Amino acid sequence: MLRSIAYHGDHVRILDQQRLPHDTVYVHCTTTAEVWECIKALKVRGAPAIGMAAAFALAVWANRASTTNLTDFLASLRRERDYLASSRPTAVNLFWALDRVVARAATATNVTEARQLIENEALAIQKEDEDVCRRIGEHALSLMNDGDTILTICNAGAIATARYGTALAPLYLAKERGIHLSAYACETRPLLQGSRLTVWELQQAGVDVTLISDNMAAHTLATKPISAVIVGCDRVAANGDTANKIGTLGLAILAKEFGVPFYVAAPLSTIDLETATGDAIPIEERAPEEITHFHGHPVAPSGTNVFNPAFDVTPHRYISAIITEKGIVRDNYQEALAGLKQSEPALK
Ligand SMILES: CSC[C@H]1O[C@H](OP(=O)(O)O)[C@H](O)[C@@H]1O
Repeated sequence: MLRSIAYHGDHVRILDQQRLPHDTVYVHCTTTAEVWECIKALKVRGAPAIGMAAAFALAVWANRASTTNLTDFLASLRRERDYLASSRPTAVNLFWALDRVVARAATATNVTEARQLIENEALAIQKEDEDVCRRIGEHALSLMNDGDTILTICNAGAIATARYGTALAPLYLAKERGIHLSAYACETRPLLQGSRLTVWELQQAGVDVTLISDNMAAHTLATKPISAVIVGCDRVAANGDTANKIGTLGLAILAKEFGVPFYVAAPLSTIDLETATGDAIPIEERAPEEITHFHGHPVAPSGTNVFNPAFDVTPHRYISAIITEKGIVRDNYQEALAGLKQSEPALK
């Protein structure tokens, strides 16, 4: 299982997910600007992974910062935090990780201690995420039977997290245990995280995976024995409404129509109680060229009007269960999610 992010004190090494599946290339980032660019350009992507990358960016910045005045150091740290937070708006893990690191640094009594606390916190976020993903995988696997086939979209696999992934975690665990699960992966237009990343990851793990284009989902649900749809998420509102990769809402509506359970695999770090409902989740809109061009070649008339939202919001009524590291929530999301969040942190 490849690791998408590694911290090396004076730099962060990021697996360039835009070059996958054919090239395994790493970017060495020594500045927050380089990490910002990697997040913006989706070289590192997936809600937990961008949070980790940003946390490590602060650690690298701290190690390189020359001031010995704690007040100046913390003021600069907050500026770097705000800058990194401007890279992408939807996945709440980015802000969660940055704020966790800044809050930790604010407890220091001098700059040397602050540097150490920042590094420790960033490493803790990565370590906890691996544990969280494994637990999500265990819970998700309890909803599946030997021989099941799931449908997924985008990539919520190992490279979107510290390890195992969220929606793909049960497939990894099943493989380890000799349980046969197979998957259909939507290609995920426009940036093809499904075909480039999910199919590649599952093939590497020896999981039986079949690629479909996004517009084949209804026909696939109508004609293939799909046991469940399982997806990752970028932000879950307090009432359970869930933002995930564009196309997810369509899958949720289809799942309901075909009587197939629709599961969201969600670390508690992705659940945002400050956002009351899905309407309040900021939805990133990306460059028109992601749709008007394919591998640099125009596929639409020049000057075409484009709407390119990167995410959509699935209302909680379509969600059969939200699978967290602390258990499975099936209904009454508002109360249940608040209860689970209150009991954080439990993974020290
Ligand atoms: C494990 S979270 C994965 C999450 O990230 C994706 O978005 P993006 O590739 O734009 O970062 C997507 O919405 C996935 O569910």
